Amino acid sequence: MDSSDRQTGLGPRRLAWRAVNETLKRRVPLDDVLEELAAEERLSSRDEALARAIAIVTFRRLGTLGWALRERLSKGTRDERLLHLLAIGAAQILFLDVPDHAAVDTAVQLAQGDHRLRHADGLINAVLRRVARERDAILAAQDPWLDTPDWLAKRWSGQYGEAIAARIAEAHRTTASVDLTVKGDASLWAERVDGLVLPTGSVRLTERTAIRDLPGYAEGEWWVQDAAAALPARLLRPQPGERIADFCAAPGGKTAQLAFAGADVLAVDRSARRLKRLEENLDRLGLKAQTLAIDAEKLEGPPFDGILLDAPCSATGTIRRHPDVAWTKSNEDIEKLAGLQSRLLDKAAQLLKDGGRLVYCTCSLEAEEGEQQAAHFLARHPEFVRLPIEAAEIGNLDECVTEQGDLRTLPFHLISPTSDRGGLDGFFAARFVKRSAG
Ligand SMILES: C[S@@+](CC[C@H](N)C(=O)[O-])C[C@H]1O[C@@H](n2cnc3c(N)ncnc32)[C@H](O)[C@@H]1O
Repeated sequence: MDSSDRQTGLGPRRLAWRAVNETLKRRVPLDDVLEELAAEERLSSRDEALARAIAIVTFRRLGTLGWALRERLSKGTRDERLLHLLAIGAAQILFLDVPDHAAVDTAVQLAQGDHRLRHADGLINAVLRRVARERDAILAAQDPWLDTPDWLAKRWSGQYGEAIAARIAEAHRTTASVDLTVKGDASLWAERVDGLVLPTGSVRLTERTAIRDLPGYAEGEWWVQDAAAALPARLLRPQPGERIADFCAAPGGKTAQLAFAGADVLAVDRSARRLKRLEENLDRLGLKAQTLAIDAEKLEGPPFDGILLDAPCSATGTIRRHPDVAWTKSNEDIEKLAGLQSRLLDKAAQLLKDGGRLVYCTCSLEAEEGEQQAAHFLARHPEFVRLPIEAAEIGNLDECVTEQGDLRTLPFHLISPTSDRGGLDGFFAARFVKRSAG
């Protein structure tokens, strides 16, 4: 980035634009693309944070932005890069605390610096100025379903019914809170970090702050983990000295819980790069686990007392945190992932001692990756029975326990008209026990 970029605020907008283009073209996670492109753009951490905020809100409100722009583009356009440049501009005007002129001018300058879009600078200027003028009308007319792509709207309406699906869609329009899993007394830490203790025992931050500056970070007294993501490891009821395998472990939030409970943990992950992050995280926390970079399907060895299988999934339960998921995943991904999940479940069944416990979980809202997976597992493995989850184990959140005794959290849980405690990631978890032979 040169000094004129720094003055005009062009750098963060260029990074946001490139990140949106690349994420949609390659259908890969926005976080990965941002990490890759940020290394090229060499921005200050403040500018990088602005780029990230612009890209995230663009994905969170992509449907609304597309609708608002289509209405104001008299001739329409099929040029994806032009549409994305308009989208990041409109996202700043409609949803971020950015002066309108900064959003408009930077979009126009980015077009002028791009030989394929140079001709469109006048159009961009006119459309974005119109968006700014008509902001109130756009915000008043927006439809909550617009930001949910059709493939997900159909799935959730079919699976949960229209009313719940609408609440899921609505919850996805808000930013997720930051939750901490603490080693010590939750009330004490809530006071220290100015947060609140959730019924499940996690501490929720009430202000957006730099995580590393909070008390207890350097000392490894807590780690960031969504309150729903903190439940599966607890449901495994790890005991000191037990041999427990964490099958898909990185970056290690659940491994840390198992290790902190005193279990002898083997953390397995296919990705050596992600496993390295797990090791760094455990180091900060002063916790220990054995690590193994291998495809868990190929794992062999003596059986375990317990296995946690936090399987790779579509991650549709994390759309509040990663809104790009809604626009980059598809029905085909879910089908493919469901196959991998059932193979990993079969491997876990094989590597568990008689009497051993298995918790299967995914951060997905899709039945194929959750409820159906559990039912098919029990049908394939008559040597297993379900050990139903009790509401008392999860802070008496009755609405999060299914009739079958599985965990099903939804993004609007913990949000009510009287107490908005800010939602949960969408998680599914089922707990099984392997019957003793004979
Ligand atoms: C949902 S994330 C796990 C999150 C982690 N349990 C936590 O709490 O921090 C899924 C992980 O599964 C890993 N993975 C995917 N396929 C795998 C396989 N066949 N064997 C082992 N790990 C796998 C991915 O590399 C990824 O790190």
